[in-house]
Amino acid sequence: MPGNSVYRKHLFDIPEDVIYLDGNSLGPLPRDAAQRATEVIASEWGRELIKAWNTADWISLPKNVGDRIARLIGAPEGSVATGDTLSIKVYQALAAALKMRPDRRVILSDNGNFPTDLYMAEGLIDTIGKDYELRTPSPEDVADVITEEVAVVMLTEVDYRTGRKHDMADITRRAHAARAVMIWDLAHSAGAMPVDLAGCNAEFATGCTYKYLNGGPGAPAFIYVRPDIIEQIEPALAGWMGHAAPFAMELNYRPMMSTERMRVGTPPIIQLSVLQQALRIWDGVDLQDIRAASIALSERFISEVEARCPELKLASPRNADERGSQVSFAFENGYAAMQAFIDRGVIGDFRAPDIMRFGFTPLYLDEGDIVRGAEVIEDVLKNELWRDPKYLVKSRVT
Ligand SMILES: Cc1ncc(COP(=O)(O)O)c(C=O)c1O
Ligand SMILES: Nc1c(O)cccc1C(=O)C[C@H](N)C(=O)O
Repeated sequence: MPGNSVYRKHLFDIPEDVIYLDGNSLGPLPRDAAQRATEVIASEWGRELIKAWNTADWISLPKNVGDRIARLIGAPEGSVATGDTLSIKVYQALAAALKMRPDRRVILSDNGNFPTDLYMAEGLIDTIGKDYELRTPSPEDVADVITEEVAVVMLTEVDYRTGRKHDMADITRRAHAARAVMIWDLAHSAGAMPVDLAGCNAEFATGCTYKYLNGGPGAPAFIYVRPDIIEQIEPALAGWMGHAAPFAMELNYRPMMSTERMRVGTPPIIQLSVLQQALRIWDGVDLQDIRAASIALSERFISEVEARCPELKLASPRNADERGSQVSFAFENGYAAMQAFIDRGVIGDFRAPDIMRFGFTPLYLDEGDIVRGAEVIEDVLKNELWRDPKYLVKSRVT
């Protein structure tokens, strides 16, 4: 029997023989999503044609979806805009944040951040002026090097490789004490655990919806702007959908007087509709319960795997309070081993050089899955099944 109150696997369409421990990278298909996509395509687009912007209220969809996400990240209604990809939203947040501190030239991140966030910073620096500098100390040191030179602190709360979690409240407080602007990337937090964005007082947050929020591959990203500063934000990529009056077709840009000014172009209606459906799964779910269940599952996983597989080294913090909702083990032959697990229905993933990652998503995982998953991992390692040459062939996407 599933031992947690948030378990609702019947709402997902997951192959029977699969134990899915990769919802931290791509969430599974919500059972109603395909039907919703068909409705939008066949009835709304197919029958209503362009009228659907009004008759099916497509125009409000980005905001309606943003409001659903807001509830899951501790943000007020109207403070979250959706659309584009997370890379774009990081770029916009960073560009807006730098404009808020014109006297400063340092962007502070850390060397555990997901590469695209750092690439976006490099690209922005390239565009706005080479006298800006991106600093990337280690995650353990970053809180102590927020000096008065720093314009923006840009961090991802949960490390994509190790699951190590930053203390959002503490780092935001330190950033503000140095008069720096704070941006949090919540890619590995939204839907994984409670987030108190309003409480931590950060100016910006961004995130994606294809991981724990189950919006599907390429699902639209989100951006949060603290409501009291929105009117001073000058969006980079000031597209017509963020204009105060998009259909007035004015020659000059005037931003919408809300977070919607962070929108750029035409929203992806089919993908947003799928995401809206996926977010309905969260109705009545308390993120505190998700967290409690996620910790129980990941603690069980660590103890099962460590007892069965002494050759694996825990690469995540041992203390559950210092982790997000994933657990990683380091293993020299981790790529091949992960392919062997996947071949046997236990799906996690691999990050170079030697990290095997496993995500814990109590909406559709229970302790039975964890034990069965650990049995497969033990079998592969004890019998060195990963040595099969077919597991050495690297795929383009890992
Ligand atoms: C922290 C973080 N930022 C950004 C991204 C990716 O951004 P995009 O959705 O633009 O591919 C990911 C994962 O893909 C991520 O983990
Ligand atoms: N966005 C991805 C993709 O398009 C293909 C494969 C993986 C991804 C991911 O989301 C990777 C993920 N952010 C990570 O933590 O590694």
